Amino acid sequence: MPVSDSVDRDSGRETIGERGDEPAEGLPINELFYSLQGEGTLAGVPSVFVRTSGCNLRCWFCDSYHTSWEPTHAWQSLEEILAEIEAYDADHVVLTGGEPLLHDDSVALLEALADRGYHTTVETNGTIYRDAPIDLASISPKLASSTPTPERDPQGEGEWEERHEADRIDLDVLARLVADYDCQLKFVVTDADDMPEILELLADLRATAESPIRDDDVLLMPEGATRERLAETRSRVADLAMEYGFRYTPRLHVDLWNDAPET
Ligand SMILES: C[S@@+](CC[C@H](N)C(=O)[O-])C[C@H]1O[C@@H](n2cnc3c(N)ncnc32)[C@H](O)[C@@H]1O
Ligand SMILES: Nc1nc2[nH]cc(C(=O)O)c2c(=O)[nH]1
Ligand code: SF4
Ligand SMILES: [Mg+2]
Repeated sequence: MPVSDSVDRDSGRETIGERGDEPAEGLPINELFYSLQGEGTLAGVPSVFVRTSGCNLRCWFCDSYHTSWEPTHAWQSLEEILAEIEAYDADHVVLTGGEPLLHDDSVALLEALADRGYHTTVETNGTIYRDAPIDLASISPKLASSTPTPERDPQGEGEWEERHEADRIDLDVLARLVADYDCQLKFVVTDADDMPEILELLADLRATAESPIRDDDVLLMPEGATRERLAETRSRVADLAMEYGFRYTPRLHVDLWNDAPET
């Protein structure tokens, strides 16, 4: 099992929406744990995960409900976060969320990690640009199939549908991220209906971005927060990866630990 630190993040929990109600320093931390990178080109690499709380989108399928739909966290200073990271014997750190690039101090954390020689991956929805020392920008642009329509809203009756739909793709931000960082584009796929939108987005991005995007940098990841759901989606998505010549990425952590927290 992955191991976690001993900070009690349940005491003094509060909820936040997003940008605007943050203390001057530190980050809202939902969880911090040691595990194997479960997704993408670095799958299998032992890594410390720092999960910030708060997101500007609301994917209906979000596997981190308590950072988006119902954000919870403990505020921690950068010193506290760094001390917890350094307590693990790892040289890879994954900054994720929620949407980690919402927070100003994600940049300061990444700078401190770079100073200490860590390899950093940032998991981001690709709607916010930040200038930071990021070794791998793991960008997961959100497709129309992620939108919380009234039928798919896990919480209400589609109150977030319009905003999610309006904000989920920002081509200029994506182009800047792709130009400035080593990146992977990791699409959550349910079935073949997702493919035309991926191809269209890639064509637009290749026309806009200043650096090339290889098919090798494009990953199809099966939608599923549980083993049960992945059993329904993964072989379909594997077939699509072969058909279109993109990479397939597993969700190793779901295979290993299902939907347990801190994994
Ligand atoms: C929780 S998100 C946090 C980072 C950022 N907000 C984003 O969406 O990229 C981390 C990764 O999990 C993926 N993800 C979330 N829910 C998922 C699900 N039900 N099935 C497959 N992937 C999922 C996201 O697309 C993203 O690649
Ligand atoms: N093991 C593991 N690997 C992951 N890769 C990306 C994750 C994320 O939530 O961003 C994640 C996660 O939550 N767990
Ligand atoms: S963008 Fe990421 S954190 Fe936000 S709701 Fe979607 S999957 Fe969850
Ligand atoms: Mg996850």
